[in-house]
Amino acid sequence: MAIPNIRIPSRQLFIDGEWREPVKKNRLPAINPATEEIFGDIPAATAEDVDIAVKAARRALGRDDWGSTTGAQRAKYLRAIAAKVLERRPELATLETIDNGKPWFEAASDIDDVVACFEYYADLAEALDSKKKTEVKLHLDSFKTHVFREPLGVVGLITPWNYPLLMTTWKVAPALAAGCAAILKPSELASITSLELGEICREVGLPPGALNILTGLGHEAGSPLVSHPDVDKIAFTGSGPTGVKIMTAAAQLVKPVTLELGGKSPIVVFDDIHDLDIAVEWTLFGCFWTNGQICSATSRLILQETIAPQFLDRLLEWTKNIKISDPLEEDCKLGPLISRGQYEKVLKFISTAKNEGATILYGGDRPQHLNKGYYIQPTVITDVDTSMEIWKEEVFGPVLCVKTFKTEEEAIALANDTKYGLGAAILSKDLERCERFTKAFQSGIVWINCSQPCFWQPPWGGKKRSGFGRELGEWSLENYLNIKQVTQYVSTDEPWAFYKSPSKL
Ligand SMILES: NC(=O)C1=CN([C@@H]2O[C@H](COP(=O)(O)OP(=O)(O)OC[C@H]3O[C@@H](n4cnc5c(N)ncnc54)[C@H](O)[C@@H]3O)[C@@H](O)[C@H]2O)C=CC1
Ligand SMILES: NCCCC(=O)O
Ligand code: NA
Repeated sequence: MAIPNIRIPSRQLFIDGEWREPVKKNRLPAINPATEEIFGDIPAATAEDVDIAVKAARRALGRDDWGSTTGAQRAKYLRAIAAKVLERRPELATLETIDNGKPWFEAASDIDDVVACFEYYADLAEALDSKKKTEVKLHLDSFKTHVFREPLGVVGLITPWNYPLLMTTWKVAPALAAGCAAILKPSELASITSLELGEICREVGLPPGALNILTGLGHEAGSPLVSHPDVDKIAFTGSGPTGVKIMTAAAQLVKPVTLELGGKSPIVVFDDIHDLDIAVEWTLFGCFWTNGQICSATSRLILQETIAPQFLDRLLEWTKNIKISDPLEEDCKLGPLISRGQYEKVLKFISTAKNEGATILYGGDRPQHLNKGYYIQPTVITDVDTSMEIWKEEVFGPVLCVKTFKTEEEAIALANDTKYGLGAAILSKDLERCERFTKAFQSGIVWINCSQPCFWQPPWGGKKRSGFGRELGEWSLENYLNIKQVTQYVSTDEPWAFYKSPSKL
C-alpha cells in the first residue's frame, strides 16, 4: 500500500464541540523524531482551559442530547467515529508515524485497533441498556432493591505517546459508551492524531461537551485536570513517577483513579521450545516492536542455560537483520525513539549497564547509517546481575537484558524479581509447566508461547507498581460506571415500628 503524502492539520483545543484558542494563546512544537524537525504545532492548555472544558462536560451531562441518551444512541456515535477513523486510516497512520516515529505499518495496524475498539464499545454500549437496572433478590418481601449502572460523571483521561490514538481510544471509547462526559489530555510528545479525533467527533455530530480534548504539558494541563473538584475520576497511562503524583493529588479529593504504569516484564525461555527461530522471533518482538517503547515489553530474557549459546547466536543473527530506517520507509521494523530526552535516557541506561559490569553483546549505540533522528540500535545486554539498574528499571527503548537459569524455581524467582507486575511470557512445549508459571507469575497478563499480542476483548492492566484497574473488554466499561443501589419499601401500609407511635401513647 502506498504511503500517502498529507497535509499537517493545525488545530485549537476541542471544547464544547468546537475549536477554541487556549486562553493564554500558547502553542507547543510538534517534532518528528525521525528528522528532529518541527513539522507543526499544538495548542497548550492551562488551568483556565481545563475549567472551561470541565464546565462544558458537566453541561453535556445535564442536557438531554448526551445526559439522557440510551446506550443504543451512544453506540451510533461510536460507530460513526469508527467509520470516519477507517475512512482516514492511511492519513492518520502517516500523521502518527511522523509524530511518534513508529513504523508506518505498525501505526496503520494501531488505527485498525482504534476502529475495532470503537466498534466493540458500541456493542457494549448497546448491551448496557438491558443491564442498566437489575434486581437484587432480598430475604424480605417488604423491600425491593434494584441496582442501577449509571455514568460516573465527568472523567479526565490522561494518555501517553507510545500508542497515541490507540491509548486515547482505550479510554475515550468506554467512557463515551458508559455515558460519561470526558476531558482527554494526550501526551504533548504526540498529540496530533488525538486532535484529529476532535475533528471526527465534530463531523459525526457528537453532542457538544461529551468529549473535550486539551493538549498541553503535564504540569500545566494534566495536573489541573487531576485537581479539579468537578472531575469525578482520572484514568491514566504513563510513567510511575507521574502515576504517583496523580494518585497523590487525586487522594486529596478522594477521587478514584486507574493507573497503568509500565513494567519490566520477563520472558522465560526453556530448552524445550517448539522451534528455535519461532522462539527467537517472539523474544525480539516482545522487546523491540513499537521501537521498544511499550509498557508491557518483555525486556528481561530469562534463558535456560542449556540452550543459551545456541539461542543467543540465533538471536543476534535475527537482530542484525532488523531494518532500522525512517519509519515511513516500507519494511521499516525499528524507527526512532520519541524524543531527544528519551534517546538520551536510553543511552544513559546502556552506559550505566556497561559501567556496572554488564556486556553489550549487540547494539548499544546510534546506527551508523542514520546521522539524524533519535535512533538507537536494537541492543542485547548479557552478564547482567540482579542488582544492576538495567535489570530493575524500565528502559522504554529497544534494550533486552539477558540472564540464564538452571532450574524452574530459579526461573520463577528471577521472573518475579521486579517491583513491576504488568506482563510475563513463557516459551515451552510443556503445557503443564506453562500452567505452573501462569500461576506463579506476579502479573496482570501472561503470554504462553508468544509475547505482546493484545486484543480489545480481554482485560489489560497490572499489579504491584505497574498500577491497578483494568482497561479493555467489559472491565473498562466498569471504570466509567457508578453502581447505584435503590431500595424501595413496598409494604407501605405497614408501619416500620422502630419508634413508639405518639398516637398509641
Ligand atoms: N506505561 C506506559 O505506557 C508509558 C510509560 N512511559 C514511561 O514514562 C517515561 C517518561 O515519559 P513521559 O512522556 O514523560 O511520561 P509521563 O508519565 O510524564 O506522561 C504521560 C502523560 O501524563 C501527563 N502528565 C505528566 N505530568 C503530569 C502531572 N503532574 N499531572 C497530570 N498529568 C501529567 C503527560 O503530559 C502525558 O500526557 C518513559 O521513559 C517511560 O519509561 C511513558 C509513556 C507510556
Ligand atoms: N499493545 C498496546 C500496548 C499499550 C501500552 O503500552 O499500554
Ligand atoms: Na512528536
